[in-house]
Amino acid sequence: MREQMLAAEKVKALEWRDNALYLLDQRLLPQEECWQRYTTASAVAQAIAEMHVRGAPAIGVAAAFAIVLAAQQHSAYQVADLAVALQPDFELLAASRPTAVNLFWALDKMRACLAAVSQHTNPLLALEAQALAIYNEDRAANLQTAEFGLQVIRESSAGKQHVMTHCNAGALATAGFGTALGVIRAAYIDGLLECVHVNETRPWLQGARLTAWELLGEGIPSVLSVDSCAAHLMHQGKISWVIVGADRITANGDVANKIGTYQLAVLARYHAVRFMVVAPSSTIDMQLASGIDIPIEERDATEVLALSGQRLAAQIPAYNPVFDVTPAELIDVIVTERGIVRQPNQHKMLELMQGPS
Ligand SMILES: CSC[C@H]1O[C@H](OP(=O)(O)O)[C@H](O)[C@@H]1O
Repeated sequence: MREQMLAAEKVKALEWRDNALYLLDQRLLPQEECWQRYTTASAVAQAIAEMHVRGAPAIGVAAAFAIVLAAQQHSAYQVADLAVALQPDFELLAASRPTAVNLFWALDKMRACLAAVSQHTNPLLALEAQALAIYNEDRAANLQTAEFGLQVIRESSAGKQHVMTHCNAGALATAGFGTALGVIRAAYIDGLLECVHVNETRPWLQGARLTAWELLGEGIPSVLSVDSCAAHLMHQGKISWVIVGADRITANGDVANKIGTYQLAVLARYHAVRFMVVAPSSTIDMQLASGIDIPIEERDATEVLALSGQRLAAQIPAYNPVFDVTPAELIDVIVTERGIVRQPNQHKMLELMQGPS
């Protein structure tokens, strides 16, 4: 299975090459595959804010490499001076988007790496090694969560599954082949997948533009629906699993994810459809007791009022929160690379995070 999953790693969101970061501009997909070369932290921060690169783990990985880019610009500095010189870059990256905790987790890892560098070590090499470790650990986590998620499907379902997914939690959102889409790819390889029901995911259309592009590129049977079709599909008995990613999971198992996820969880519970959240442990924020404290990003109203530049509505104010919070009690299982948490709660999340990594 692992060899087949590695073979499935076709799509990439980002690449570190020749001391530069390359990002696939996800605003232009699926019409155009346009890679951009980045050499400064400020340009990467802007790319994150404008969603050229998006998806919680991918945002963290991009920010880690952005710190390497910043360090390259101050290579003559002594270690102590470098930490001071890079502070504005850390702050710029931390301000790029507020909800995905992976961004702050990655910046903390880079800060800790810099603090641990001795006077006799090249800080640039240490920071690059740390960023590459973050990248490779996320790839490895994708594979492990895919195997754990497949194990859960095998244990609790018979026959081929109809899986609904929301937004894009695939290769375009991670360093590997995805969290939710990683489990879906594993189920497809294992012959346990009948069809993926892809929610378009207004207003940014991550489902219609990104998830559809990833799945169709690999011949994985999929069908696109408008977001408001979800209840109808579940009512018709056409969905056996809802499998989504996450941007921040709090200490009690509450989950922040793309707007629309919460209502899918309510519908799933009402229709006895199983609900799985898939995320690396870098998405778990044990500092926040519950989802009520998660900062929810609100983006510009124009994302709601226009589509590909064409105005959709009259001059009306628009409300555009791009995440919501699903309470732990509506989640059947959280799958991470550290393990599987069924019926998540504070005790089980603590057990997961205190266990072996
Ligand atoms: C694998 S986490 C992906 C996660 O991030 C997405 O948000 P955005 O596209 O705004 O970065 C969405 O919440 C996905 O579930």
